Amino acid sequence: MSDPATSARRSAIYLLDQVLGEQRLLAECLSAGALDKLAPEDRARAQRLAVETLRGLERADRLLQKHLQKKPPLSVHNALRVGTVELCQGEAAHGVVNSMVDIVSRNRRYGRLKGLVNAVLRKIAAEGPEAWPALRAPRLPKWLRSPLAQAWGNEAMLQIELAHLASAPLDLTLKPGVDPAALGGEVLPTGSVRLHDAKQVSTLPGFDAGDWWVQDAAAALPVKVLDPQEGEEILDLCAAPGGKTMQMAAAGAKVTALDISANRMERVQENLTRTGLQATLITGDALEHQGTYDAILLDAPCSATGTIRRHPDLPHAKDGSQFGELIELQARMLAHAWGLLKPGGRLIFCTCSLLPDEGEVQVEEALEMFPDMEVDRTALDRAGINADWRSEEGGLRLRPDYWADRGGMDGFYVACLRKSA
Ligand SMILES: C[S@@+](CC[C@H](N)C(=O)[O-])C[C@H]1O[C@@H](n2cnc3c(N)ncnc32)[C@H](O)[C@@H]1O
Repeated sequence: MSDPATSARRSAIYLLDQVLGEQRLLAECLSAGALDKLAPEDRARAQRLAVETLRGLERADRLLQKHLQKKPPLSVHNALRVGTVELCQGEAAHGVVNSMVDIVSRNRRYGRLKGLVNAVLRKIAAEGPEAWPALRAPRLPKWLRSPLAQAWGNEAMLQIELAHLASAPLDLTLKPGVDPAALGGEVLPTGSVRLHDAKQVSTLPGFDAGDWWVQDAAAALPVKVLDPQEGEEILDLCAAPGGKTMQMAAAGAKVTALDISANRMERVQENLTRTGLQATLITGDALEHQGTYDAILLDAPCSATGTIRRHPDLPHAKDGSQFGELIELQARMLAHAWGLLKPGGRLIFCTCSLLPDEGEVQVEEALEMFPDMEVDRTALDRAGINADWRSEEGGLRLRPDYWADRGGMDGFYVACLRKSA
């Protein structure tokens, strides 16, 4: 039997093996039960170690490089990487080194490398913590860095990478009338409440009462731009896990929330139950749904490249090869949704992507295709929305390097499209 810290480290190494060796996302590994055998606090620790290591991977590799004559097998390399990140973040050397030596020595194939792990981590313990802060912010892989640098420029790219290195705070959306003071966080200019050192979400005040839900400040903006009104019939076409459904229901709109994933729809139901809000739920394909609505929110499936600061596994597990299909699906969804909108109605198109092909370009192309579509620029006149965030075609471009001094925000694109009356 290992001590809990060693078990958490072993699981973190397993998660890294999966992301870096099998190109699986952490969320997939977790929902497949990768950490189910651990106690809740060890599970949280393993997850945190894996996330922190992926965030600092390039830095860890730079430090390790000079002590390794050749690349060790992946799981030994990952043990060294986790150990390096822990040591450089101030964890006591003897605990980290002994634990990693123990883990590698029990490995049937690579147990003989325990001496190497011991020697290398001791060197890292001696020099790493001082060297770490001076290392450059890890760069995104080329397949993603090139299109983003082309879209936003080299300086912005460096700022985005700095934002990815910093961890994301916890943002909450409060139900109307809930006093933010009880949470003790910072009320952001757009109304979200930000907590910088939150521990377990379910222990925060107001969780059981359903006073709020977790939602990044940028992710809360599409519904603020939509500005749902009491009694309006609104379709949420890609709804799960339901953050935006809850915002619209809390404003008094009659929301139909649809998503293709039955599992994810269960999360929507749980969220509505906890918050005491109501919506009509449908599990189905957005492309087949029929009806007419006053307003539609299309939060389309996308590359999720705006969420890398929360999901640093993404650039390592993906290679961009699936993005073309997603871009095509977004265009088809937007065209289908347009047909469900009443004359005079408004449609919010949004994605948590940093790629213009999943935002600005989609809207430009839709404007060419639909003569009865125009961008409603006045919809962006909402509290806290900075004038610099507006894009040329009339949408809102949000990036992780915005609000840098406050802790950033997820990358997002939002546009309000209005149909002629
Ligand atoms: C970005 S997420 C939505 C997040 C959600 N709007 C929120 O705020 O919590 C995209 C969703 O699209 C769903 N999806 C993907 N393809 C779909 C389709 N053809 N029809 C309906 N939903 C789809 C996915 O299951 C996923 O839940």
